[in-house]
Amino acid sequence: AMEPYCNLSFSSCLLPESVISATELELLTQNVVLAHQETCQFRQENLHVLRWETFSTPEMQSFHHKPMDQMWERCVCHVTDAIQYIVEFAKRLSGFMDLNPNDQIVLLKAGAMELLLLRMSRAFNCYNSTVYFEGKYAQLELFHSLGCIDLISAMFDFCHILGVLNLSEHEIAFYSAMTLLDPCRPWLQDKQKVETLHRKLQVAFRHLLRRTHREGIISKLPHKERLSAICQLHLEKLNVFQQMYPGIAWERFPPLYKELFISEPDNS
Ligand SMILES: O=C(C1CCS(=O)(=O)CC1)N1CC[C@](c2ccc(OCc3ccccc3)cc2)(S(=O)(=O)c2ccc(F)cc2)C1
Repeated sequence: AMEPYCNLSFSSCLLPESVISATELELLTQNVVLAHQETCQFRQENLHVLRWETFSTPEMQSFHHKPMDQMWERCVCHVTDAIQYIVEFAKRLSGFMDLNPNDQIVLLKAGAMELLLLRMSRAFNCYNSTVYFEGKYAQLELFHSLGCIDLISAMFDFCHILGVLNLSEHEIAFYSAMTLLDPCRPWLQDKQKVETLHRKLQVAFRHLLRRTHREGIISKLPHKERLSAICQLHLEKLNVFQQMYPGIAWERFPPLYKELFISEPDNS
């Protein structure tokens, strides 16, 4: 009988064996997808059903007239809530907890806000440019009283770019894991270890995209410089806020937010 044309079994396909085995690839994919599913804060379907529930004009006005420090305090609390889920996501990613504690902190400090922006795109309706905020979908205008509309519009633009790609939860999970486990982050002690994890994620992500015929999105994903520019802008605006309201940040902002975004005043 004819030899089978080719051995189509999974394990023989052209995986760079040096990086990851077929079984490890399957396990890694499950780990990434589950870690995201279990820590995504709001389920995509719940955000979806609400996406045409927008704030009325009077509601918008009430947000509009809130004092700047009050609006900042509310957003900072929402950021802190969301980042607690992101920390949980990191802890469930295989390999993250095996990194030395210093590197775990370095990756979270550099990546937490970036992952929040990726997650925020799940809560963005790119047909009417509104984003989920405190129960309904809000236009850009609603955030005017924060006094950093350039930062908020950069966030909206970013969410728009991701929104039109219509990323699946699996794709967001991998994009988040690869953003977090970035071997190029400054101050990493064991860069090699993060590099190996990142490379395995890359192979697994490419495999998922090939299987789902979504390779096209790779070239359309925003470059990491774009993400870090928005995070830089956030730090600048936080600085301006602290100048305008000295003491509020220290007294009213949650410890996790301060730890991640407010550098200790050098007591030199
Ligand atoms: O998206 C989420 C949640 C996590 C992911 S999810 O489960 O899919 C949906 C819910 N967010 C949670 C926190 C949110 C947030 C995101 C970024 C952010 O940037 C830093 C910053 C800090 C202080 C002032 C200005 C900017 C602040 C808050 S938010 O408050 O809802 C908010 C949203 C839009 C906006 F224009 C301003 C604030 C987005």
